[in-house]
This record gives sequence, structure tokens and C-alpha cells, in this order.
Amino acid sequence: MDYDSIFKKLTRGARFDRTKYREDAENLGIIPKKAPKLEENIPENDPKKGIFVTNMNIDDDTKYPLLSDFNEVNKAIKNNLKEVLRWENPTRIQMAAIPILRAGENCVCTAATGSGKTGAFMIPVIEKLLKVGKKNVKDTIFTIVLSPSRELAEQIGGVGRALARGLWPKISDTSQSDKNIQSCHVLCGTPNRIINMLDSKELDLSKCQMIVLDECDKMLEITNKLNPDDPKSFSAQVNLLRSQCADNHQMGLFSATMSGSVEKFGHANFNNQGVTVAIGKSGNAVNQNVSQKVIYCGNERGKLLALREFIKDGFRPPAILFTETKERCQRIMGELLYDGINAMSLCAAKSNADRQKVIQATRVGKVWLLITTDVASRGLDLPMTSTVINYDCPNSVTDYVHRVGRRGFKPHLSIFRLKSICLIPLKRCGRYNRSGHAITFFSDADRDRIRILRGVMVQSGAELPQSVMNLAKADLNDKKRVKTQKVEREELQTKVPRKNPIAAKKFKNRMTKMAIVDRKRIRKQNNLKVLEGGNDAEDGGEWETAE
Ligand SMILES: Nc1ncnc2c1ncn2[C@@H]1O[C@H](COP(=O)(O)OP(=O)(O)OP(=O)(O)O)[C@@H](O)[C@H]1O
Repeated sequence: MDYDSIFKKLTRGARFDRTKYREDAENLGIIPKKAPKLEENIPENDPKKGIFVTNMNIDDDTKYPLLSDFNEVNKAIKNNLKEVLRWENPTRIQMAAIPILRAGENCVCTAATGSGKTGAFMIPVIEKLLKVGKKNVKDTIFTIVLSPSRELAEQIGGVGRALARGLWPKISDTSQSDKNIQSCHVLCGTPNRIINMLDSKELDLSKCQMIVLDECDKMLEITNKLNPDDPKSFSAQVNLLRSQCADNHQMGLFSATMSGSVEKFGHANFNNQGVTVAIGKSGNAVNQNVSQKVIYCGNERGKLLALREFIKDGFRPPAILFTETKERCQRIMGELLYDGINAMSLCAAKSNADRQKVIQATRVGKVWLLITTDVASRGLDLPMTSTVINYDCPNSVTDYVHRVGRRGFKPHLSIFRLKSICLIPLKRCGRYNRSGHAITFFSDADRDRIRILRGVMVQSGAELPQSVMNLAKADLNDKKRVKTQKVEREELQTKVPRKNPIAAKKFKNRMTKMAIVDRKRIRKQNNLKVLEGGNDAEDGGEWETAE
């Protein structure tokens, strides 16, 4: 019997503190040494580290030189980068992806939220147009950029227009007028909206040479396994649009999180001829600049109290609060209506124009608390957001990563308390290299969800309460179940519990202290006005798919 077997026999059933003895075990060679985390390896002064480029065809050893600075970009675009957007140096995803897209390769790119993926595809798209020339392109659509929500499409269009300012390529998004859309060279939109325009013969994509899928894992997700061609699913819509574009079109797939469906899509459609780019830690990773916290609230009433406490303690506006459904989003909006803070709601229940107004108001700092659903979780650049509150736990790690990725304030700017008026110079602030906080409330109903999220939280340095660490580990089946199962939640309300008079009295006292006094004081001091309440329109899902 060798030493290993004797050790195993002697220690059978013994429990070791993994973290405490890990180093000893590694040094003794009992367990293999753990590879250092990729993100930790990246020295601040060497931005080129942590970029992983792999050819899908293992026999292909083509190397793509990284774009070291914006001097290598078309001169006119470079001017706009510096003058309009104020971007000095390329981010790591921009360094890696721009040369690959320029070379005409299909690519699948993963980089953390807020790492500059929009620029990574928009810069080469405009460069290509300038290279092909206006005469050859004429007034046809050369590229389409597809995203899961209208707001994101609009935002991408905005970045494109900033990059192409003063140049001939026209960048439009589907929120613009038909005339603008029909004469553009790059069209950003949701697949559903573009298909509608194709159906009414307003668009022709036959000359479209390039398709970019932003948030590609969402766009290629098979939501209906029984009917993968369900026209309501993004993936079916994307396939339909691809069939309308030029045969040899190039594709760029971008997201902060990846899924098996993107891999499958790449293998099936790129003929093993694409390139994958991963920045930093691969897989679903929380941006390293986010500090995370988990608060146990017991039940729905506890969540509302925790939210009021968060507001009362003073926070640095704006903050974003995520709820599970548009109904809950409206309910919380109703609860906070008289609390004297500038809150607005953003969800699928709002009209297009209202949604635009809310986003604009948040961007210029008029909104202190944006109450929303997952419709705002992906891609939206809401600068200076200090805190993301997961009022309802997301049901997957992917959603968690995207939600907390919305934060982005500069830590050295002063903290604004509720008393002060929010006058932040927001105009030229972005999320890139910014930090922030993420707070996740969880009630007993969210217990299974927090088990799923615990891994990614711990991995990204969150310090969790012991009660969360003690919960049983979630396996693959749990993850699948949690993703599809609806959580039964109590009615969201702060009504006094009637059955138990003692609890009712305690509750009433607390509410009186926290809400009423505070509400009056804040309103009196600041003469504040809540900007808008929600409406009760009942339309389709949160995402912009066919209805
Ligand atoms: N090279 C750069 N230098 C400075 N800021 C940049 C640069 N590139 C992008 N940014 C800024 O970083 C912020 C995030 O960019 P962007 O929205 O493209 O990120 P993203 O990777 O697409 O994020 P998400 O995954 O959340 O959609 C924006 O405010 C943008 O203006």
C-alpha cells in the first residue's frame, strides 16, 4: 500500500478546512497547485496581458497583431475618438477584436461588462465602409447590428454616429425616422423590428456584408426546445435575417457572457474558420470593479424595509433597482411615490417614447433611483451608476453578471447624499474602468436562487454572510430547475399585518419612524418632486421579440 492510500484510509470521513490547508496540501503535492486567477495576473501597467485569441481551426496558425493605439485607426475616426468620445487608448477587447474584424474573419468575443465592446465592432465597421468607398456602397445597408432591446440598439447607434461624425457613412437605429433608416449604411435594431420593416418592403438587406450580434448569448438562446424555430425566439429571427443578407457575410458575436448555444452556432455556421477572443477570466465573471453584498430580508415586507433603509442611509445617485416582472416594477414605484426621491420606472409596460425619456433622464442625472426589470440589464450604459440593487434575485448567473455590470462611477468623486441636489457632470462619463456596488436582497422565496449565484459572487471576491455560505451547493439540475421555475412571491405591500396585533404595532412603529418622518423631512428640505409613476399597460415580454 502506498503513502497516498494509507493517507486516504486514515483520513476517511475527516473534514478539512479547505482554504486553511489548501496551501499546505499544494506544497506537499497532495493536490495540484491551483492556477492563479487570470484577472489577478494582469498588471495595471500592461494592458495587453490577459487577451486570449484562438483560431477555431486548430491547424490555422494565423496571428492577429493587437491594435496598440488609436493612431493605427483611420485618421478621421481617430479624431472623433479623441474629440467626440474622448477615448484615449483602446481597451483590451478593442485591441484584439478590431484587427480580426478588419481582416474579414468571423469572431466570437467575450469581455466583461463595460469593457468597450461597442467600439470593438463599430470602429472596424466604419473603417470598412470608408475603405469600400461611398460609390461602391451607394445607399444600401452594409452592416446590421442586432441587439435584444430597442434601448440598446439606440445606444449602439449613438456610439456609431459619434464615431462617424463628419464622415459620409450613415449610422441609424430603428428608433429613427423611416427616411433615415432607408438611407443608412449601418442599421442597429432589434431583429423583430428589422423583420417587420423587411416584411413591409421598406428594407433591402441583399447587399448587407456584415452582421454583428451584441449580447449574442441572449440572441442565440434556444428558448423553446420543442420548437427551436419558434418565430418569437431571437435565434429564429436572427436566422431569418441572415438568410436575407449577402451569402458570404461576415459575423461578429459579442457578449460579456457566453453560452453553449453560441458555441454551437459558431461551429455550425463558421465552418471552423472563425476566431474566438476572450479577455481576462473566461466564462461568466463579474466585473472586478464591483463590490458585492447580500442582505437577507426574510419576506417581501423585509425587502421593502431594507430598500427604505438603503434610501434613508443616503446613497450616491443614480442607483438601479432590478425587479423580476414589470408588475413588481410598477408596484415598487407606487410604494416609493411619496418617499421624496426622484424615482422612475423602466419596463416593457411603458411606451417607446416613455422608455426613451426615462433613460435620458437617468443619463443626465435627473433620476436618482431607476426601478426596472431585466430589460435594462443588458448593454445599457447608464454612466455614474453607483449601486445596482437586485431587489429580486436573478434566476441565473448570466443575468446577475449583466445586472451588476450596469454600475460605473468614479470612486474619487464626492458622495452625494439625498439631501444634495444631483448635479453630476455626466456627459462624458462612461462605465469603462469604473467601480460600484451591487446589493442583492433575498427572501426565503429566493433561497434557491442565491445558491446558484453564490459561486460567482465568491469567485469575484464577495464576502457573503455565513447563512448564505451554509446553504447546500447547487448542482446542474438545480440550476436548470431554478432557471425555468417561477418564484411564488407574496403581494408586495407595506400594509400593517392585521392578524397579530403585537407584530402590527411593531411594524407600524418602524414604518412611522422610517418612512413618514423621513418622507416629510426630505420633501420639506428639498422641495422634491417624484418625476413619474408607472402605468398599467399590458404588453408583451420584457425583451423586444415578436409578439
Ligand atoms: N477606449 C475607451 N476608452 C475610454 N472609454 C471607453 C473606451 N471604449 C469604451 N469606453 C466607454 O466604456 C463604457 C462601456 O462601453 P460599452 O457599452 O461598449 O461596454 P460593453 O463592453 O458593451 O458593456 P456591456 O457588456 O455592459 O454591454 C462606455 O461608456 C464607453 O464610452
